Amino acid sequence: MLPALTMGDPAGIGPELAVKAWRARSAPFLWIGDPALLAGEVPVVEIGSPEEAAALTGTALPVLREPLAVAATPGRPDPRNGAAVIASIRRATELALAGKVAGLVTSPISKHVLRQAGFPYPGHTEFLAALCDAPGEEVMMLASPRLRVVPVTVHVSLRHALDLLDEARIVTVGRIAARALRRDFGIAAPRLAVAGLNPHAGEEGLMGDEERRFIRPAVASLRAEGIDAFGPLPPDTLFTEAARRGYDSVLCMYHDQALIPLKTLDMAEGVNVTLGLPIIRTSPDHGTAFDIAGQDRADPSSLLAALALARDLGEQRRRFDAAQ
Ligand SMILES: NC(=O)c1ccc[n+]([C@@H]2O[C@H](COP(=O)([O-])OP(=O)(O)OC[C@H]3O[C@@H](n4cnc5c(N)ncnc54)[C@H](O)[C@@H]3O)[C@@H](O)[C@H]2O)c1
Ligand SMILES: N[C@H](C(=O)O)[C@H](O)COP(=O)(O)O
Repeated sequence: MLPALTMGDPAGIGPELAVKAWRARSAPFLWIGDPALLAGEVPVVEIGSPEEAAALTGTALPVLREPLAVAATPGRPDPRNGAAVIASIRRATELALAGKVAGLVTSPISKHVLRQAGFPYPGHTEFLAALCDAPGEEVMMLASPRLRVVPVTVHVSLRHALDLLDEARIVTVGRIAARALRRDFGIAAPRLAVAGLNPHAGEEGLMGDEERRFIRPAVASLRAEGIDAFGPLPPDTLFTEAARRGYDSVLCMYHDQALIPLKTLDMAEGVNVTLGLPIIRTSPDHGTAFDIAGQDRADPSSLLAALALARDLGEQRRRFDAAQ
């Protein structure tokens, strides 16, 4: 079974990367989108169902058609195409839930363009949770060769993130992350470093009391469940090479605390993974890159890593579940 790659924003670098990924032939996939976006770039065969895909992948890219409302112009996103972009994600998710594709790999979307099209979710992560009927169970991880990070709060303003943080949320995210590290990444006893929120992790309350009030208690609760969590640790030294040897993943308190170190270290090979869902979902770590769309400048490394990781996570999950 193949994974499904979604179209993403047709004015971004998604279509160019799909072409480059198919040419690389390192991890086969079927694509859900408007075939006009790929015309002349790769041999395409339109299929009616994923079952028809397996026989084709060596010779042509199998495509499930999801037509755009208007022709796409690279670098000029058009909210009128939002419905097709959303339909591509919905269809890939439904196929994954039905066991007809091995998982989904999403191409980048523009959150504000989709918002103009009436999309009520801040990103894929929250939309997928709704489609899987698992709201609140979705957890974002960014994984790369050198680091795995899990933000406890995600697509909210920094001010709002502070309001959302509490012991229960940290414990829930830590529990889901630890389980996914065991089940999907094959790490038998994952070590979970927990970042502090404040400078020097609060310096014993001198620079903030969130560590004392709820981060330390959350670490204790996770440990009581048998999870090897430790912290809160000062965030500024948590991502050094030496520190990274001491954990399998970091639980971070907000989006940029997690994503800045990962994208700085490993932008080209970073992969966004949604944990906590019944399906496998990965994505490249970059966005739509409208500034370079249509110029043949997009680097496919992160998408290739996302396709390979979707395959590996699926295989590991099947092995884990079979052994239970
Ligand atoms: N998975 C997703 O759907 C996803 C992920 C991240 C950002 N986004 C969205 O993408 C939009 C643009 O975000 P942004 O500008 O902050 O980040 P971006 O990743 O799109 O671009 C940042 C910079 O990196 C460059 N870049 C990105 N990917 C590249 C690649 N594969 N090869 C070469 N250069 C590349 C871009 O040209 C740009 O200069 C936003 O709407 C954001 O929300 C979506
Ligand atoms: N926070 C992600 C990143 O910056 O890489 C990105 O916005 C993607 O989010 P979704 O997977 O929820 O679309």
